[in-house]
Amino acid sequence: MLEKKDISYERAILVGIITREQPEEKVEEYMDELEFLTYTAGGEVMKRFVQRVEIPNPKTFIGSGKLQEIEDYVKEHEIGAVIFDDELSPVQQRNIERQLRCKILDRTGLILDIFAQRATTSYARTQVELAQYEYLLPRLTGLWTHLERQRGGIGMRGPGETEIETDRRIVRDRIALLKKKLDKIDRQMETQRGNRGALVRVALVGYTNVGKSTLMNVISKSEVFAENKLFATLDTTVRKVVLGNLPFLLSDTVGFIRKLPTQLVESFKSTLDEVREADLLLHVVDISHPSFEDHIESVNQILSEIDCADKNILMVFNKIDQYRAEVLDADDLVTERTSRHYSIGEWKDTWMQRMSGNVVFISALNRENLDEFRKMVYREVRKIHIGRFPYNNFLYPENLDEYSPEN
Ligand SMILES: Nc1nc2c(ncn2[C@@H]2O[C@H](COP(=O)(O)OP(=O)(O)OP(=O)(O)O)[C@@H](O)[C@H]2O)c(=O)[nH]1
Ligand SMILES: [Mg+2]
Repeated sequence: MLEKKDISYERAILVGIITREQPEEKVEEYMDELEFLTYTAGGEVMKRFVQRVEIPNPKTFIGSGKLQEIEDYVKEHEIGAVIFDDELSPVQQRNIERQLRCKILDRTGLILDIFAQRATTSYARTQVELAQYEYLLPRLTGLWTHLERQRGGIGMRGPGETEIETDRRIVRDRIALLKKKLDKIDRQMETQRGNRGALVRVALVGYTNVGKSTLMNVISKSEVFAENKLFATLDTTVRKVVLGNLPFLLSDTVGFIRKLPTQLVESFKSTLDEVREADLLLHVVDISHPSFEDHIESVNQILSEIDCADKNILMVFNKIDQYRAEVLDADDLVTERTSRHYSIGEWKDTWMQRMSGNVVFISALNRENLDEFRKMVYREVRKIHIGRFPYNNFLYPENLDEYSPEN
C-alpha cells in the first residue's frame, strides 16, 4: 500500500488549537480521541501541545513560537511523529515537516493509516488504497520537497516540476484503475445482496468502539472481531437472525468518527450500501462516553451524507454497566448541575423521551436488558415484514413474548 506512515512503536506528540469554534473543553475531548487513535495506530503519546489562536497560520498552522517549542521537544525526546488534530493544508504540512524533520500527520492521515493497517480483505484494501491516493493527490507538491532536499534543490526546478506532473499522472491512473476494480467487486456484491431475497434487512450503525460487533455477536451468536480499539470492523458482516420465528438479516458495519475523512466516506460507499439498503437501522451509542451526544450528532451527519437520515432508526444505548454520572456534593453550591450529573433515569426524561418506544438501554457485554432489545427489534422488523408479506402475518404474534414454538 502506498505512503504508509506507519507509526507503530513510535513516540508521538499531539497538537491541537483552541479557537472560537473549538473551546478548551472540546479540544481536551478531541485530544483524548486523537490519543486513542494514535494508540490504535500503534504509537505512544508523550505530550500534548495546545495553542489558542484566532485563525490558524496559513503557512505553519500554529504560531512560530509554539512551533519552536515543539521543535525543541521533538529533538530532545526523539519524537518520531507529530500528529495534528485538524486537517493541514499541503503547504502547512510541508512547512512544518521542513522545520521539525519528522513525520507529520493530520487526523485524516492518521485515520487512513489505521484503516490501512486494519484492512484485511482485498476489498477493504482496495477501498483504503483509493482513499489514500485521493488524499495524496493534492499533496504531491509536498513530496517534491523530498526530491529537492535529496538533490540539493538549486537548478532542479524544471525537471522537478515535470516529475510532479508525471507523479500526478501515475496517481490519477492508479485512482482510475482502483475505481474500476471496485466497480467490478461492487457489481458482484450487488448480485450477492440480490440473492438474499426479500428478508428484512437491519444494520447496526454508530460511532466507532460503541459495541456494535459485540452486540452482533450476542444477538446472532456469531464471532465477529471486537476489541477496545478504534475501527475494529472494516468489512461488513451479515448474519441471519431469527427472533420468535421471524427471520431477518443483521449486518455489522464500519464505525463512524467525527470528521471522518471524506475520501474514506467516498471509497467506503459500497460498504455503506449495506446501511443504505437496510430497512431498519439500529443506532448504537456508548452512553458511558462523556461526549456521547456529540457522537450521535456525528453519526447523524454521516447518515445524512449517505442519504440515510430518514430511515427507520432505533436508538440502542449500550454500556450502561459502565455509565457513571458525575457526583455533585450536596454542599457544593458553586458547580452548576449539568447533564454530566444525570442518572440514566434522568436521561430517559430528556430529549430521549420524545423517541419513547424506539429507545433501549442495554449492556451488550453483561447481556443486560437484551430481552427488551429483542422485543423492540422484533416489533419493528415484524411491522416491515408484514408490510411485505401480508398473507402470512398469522405466523407472527404481535409481541415477542406471545411467541411459543408450538404455534
Ligand atoms: N463495559 C462495556 N463494554 C462494552 C460493552 N459492549 C462492548 N464493549 C466493549 O467495547 C469495546 C468495543 O466493542 P466493539 O464491539 O468492537 O465495538 P464496535 O462498535 O464494533 O467498534 P468498531 O468496529 O471499531 O467501530 C470492546 O472492548 C467491547 O468489549 C458493554 O455493554 N459494556
Ligand atoms: Mg466493530
